[in-house]
Amino acid sequence: MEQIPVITNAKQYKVFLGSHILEELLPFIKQEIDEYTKIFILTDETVGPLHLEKLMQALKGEDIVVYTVPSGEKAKTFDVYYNCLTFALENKLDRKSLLLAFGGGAVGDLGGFVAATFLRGIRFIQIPTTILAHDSAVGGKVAINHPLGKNMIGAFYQPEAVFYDLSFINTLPKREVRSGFAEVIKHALIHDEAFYRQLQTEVPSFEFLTGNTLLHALKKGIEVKSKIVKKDEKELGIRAYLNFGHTLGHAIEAEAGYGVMAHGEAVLIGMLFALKLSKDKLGLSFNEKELIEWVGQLGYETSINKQFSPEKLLQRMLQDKKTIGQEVRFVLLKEIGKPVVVTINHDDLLMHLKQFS
Ligand SMILES: NC(=O)c1ccc[n+]([C@@H]2O[C@H](COP(=O)([O-])OP(=O)(O)OC[C@H]3O[C@@H](n4cnc5c(N)ncnc54)[C@H](O)[C@@H]3O)[C@@H](O)[C@H]2O)c1
Ligand SMILES: O=C(O)C(=O)C[C@@H](O)[C@H](O)[C@H](O)COP(=O)(O)O
Ligand SMILES: [Zn+2]
Repeated sequence: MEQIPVITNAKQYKVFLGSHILEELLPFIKQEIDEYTKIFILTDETVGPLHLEKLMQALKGEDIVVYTVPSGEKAKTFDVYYNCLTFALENKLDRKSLLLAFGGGAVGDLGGFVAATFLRGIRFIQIPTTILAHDSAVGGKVAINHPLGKNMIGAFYQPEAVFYDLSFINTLPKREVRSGFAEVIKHALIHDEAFYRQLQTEVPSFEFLTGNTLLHALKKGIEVKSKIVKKDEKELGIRAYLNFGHTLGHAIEAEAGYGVMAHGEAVLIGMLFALKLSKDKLGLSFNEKELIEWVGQLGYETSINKQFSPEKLLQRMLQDKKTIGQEVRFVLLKEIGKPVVVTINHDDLLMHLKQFS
């Protein structure tokens, strides 16, 4: 079992990562969670039927209530958030209750936001079940979507721990593997070329993303994230680097309708666009053809679908959380592993968006 520390001003906790992690959950809760009462498991309509029994077995003897939300982005709505709170109130959860967010990033983001706001905050543990959640379960960004923008309503609220049992990944559909791997590529590109090269060599197709290759890729991704979050928990500065690819990625997700494109698929297109901007604006020297060929083989889309109008994407980007005033700010790379935040003017951006479609 790997243990990766996450150190923030608000809390210090560990990511327990490996293949028999669930066995460690109840001993951890009993030892580390002071005077807890009920356990509130939040899961979704896909993960519940597949894996809830295993989690319940691991928590045998505990006082548990379970609430199941729709799968995917449909969970990150005001209505579902409200229903979670109603369920928590009706079940007489109290300040000592412990929430377990059991699922992918959508359940983690929603569950974390419920935990952050119910009774002004109860403790929670992330139990991620997707590859993407190596990112979402760590670092304390929790949120729901607004029709006008992704993750617009949320908080920074750290979990007590992350229990990342990789046996859950076995049931993940290929599309979700692809989506999650995009965030691993992101962590590599913003951190170091060696990590990026290693991924490229070790994962020519997703059949290779298993066992130790998967474990080490996720571990390294979590370490990259943890290092940045330690320095800047609330995104006052360098945490924005974790947003590489997201300025356009979130705009595409919102424009397509949440859940139509998987988060990582949209972010991957956003990263390719940011790399193109990095070459034009900062003289980044990088063979992007090689990257496009690799990710194309992995089944990613590599340009903006013509259904999305550049003007509408620009409007969406004006809602991005990095936008200040009317200035759209992108995370670009001076070199692989050397991110910077750069303002791009609207006309320039429109021209590049048109070229990239
Ligand atoms: N908080 C953060 O720092 C952060 C970071 C990255 C992404 N995110 C958010 O995370 C979300 C995407 O994460 P995700 O892709 O994990 O989300 P998800 O929860 O939508 O999961 C994707 C799909 O896979 C299913 N699924 C989950 N685990 C499964 C398993 N083991 N077997 C079979 N199916 C399974 C889900 O039911 C869902 O249909 C987005 O909303 C994104 O904005 C947040
Ligand atoms: O943890 C972060 O910081 C990130 O930016 C990680 C992203 O992968 C993630 O999608 C995050 O939710 C985006 O944050 P947002 O503030 O742009 O909504
Ligand atoms: Zn992301």
